[in-house]
Amino acid sequence: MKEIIIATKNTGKAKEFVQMFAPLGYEVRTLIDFPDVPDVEETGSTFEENALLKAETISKLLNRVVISDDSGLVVDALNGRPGVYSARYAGEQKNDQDNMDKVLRELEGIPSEERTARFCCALAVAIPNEASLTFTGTCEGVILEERRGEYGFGYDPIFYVVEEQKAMAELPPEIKNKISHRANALKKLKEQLPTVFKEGN
Ligand SMILES: O=c1nc[nH]c2c1ncn2[C@H]1C[C@H](O)[C@@H](COP(=O)(O)OP(=O)(O)OP(=O)(O)O)O1
Ligand SMILES: [Mg+2]
Repeated sequence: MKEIIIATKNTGKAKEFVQMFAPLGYEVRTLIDFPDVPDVEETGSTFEENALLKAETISKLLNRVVISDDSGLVVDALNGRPGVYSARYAGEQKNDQDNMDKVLRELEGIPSEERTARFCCALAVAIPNEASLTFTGTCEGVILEERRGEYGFGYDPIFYVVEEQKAMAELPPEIKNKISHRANALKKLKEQLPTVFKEGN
């Protein structure tokens, strides 16, 4: 079976990549399988910069094609926060519950029409001795006043997807993996690299 390395230590993302690459006949390996690989510092000011940092660092280290994902939640009423700081919004412990509590607290008293937000995803593909590529995707929504649903990870329980009339965490993976920011970025990647990532290839 073909193998693709995704440079992530996030188990929620890892699961989604396993699900999304399975129809393409790829077995996904993540940094969870390479425990000796060090953390890459996310010093960029955009999702794309951080995705490139992660993919290129790990690709050089392993001398393999590597895909990375840098993603997060952008809330309009918070001037775009948590943005690139999404993972550590409530502190270095990277705790999803604390992060959601912080966003809900900051939005207290703000009416639903002003609670617009989007999930953003940048995927970077680093190829040894070739130029890297990036692909972006978004998913629009509204921040709820309390958590709903058990699926997914991260900020999914407080993110309402208007078209589905459900919180992201109420959508089973087969739906989330069609409409998410990550799915939308991956669609572009597959279009650009048809010979590499094509169903049945
Ligand atoms: O589909 C999603 N549903 C809910 N929340 C999400 C999603 N996608 C990203 N997020 C949130 C989680 C985390 O707070 C941040 C990602 O931060 P980000 O630096 O890209 O990932 P990370 O540090 O957890 O793992 P890694 O860098 O090893 O890939 O955005
Ligand atoms: Mg990270």
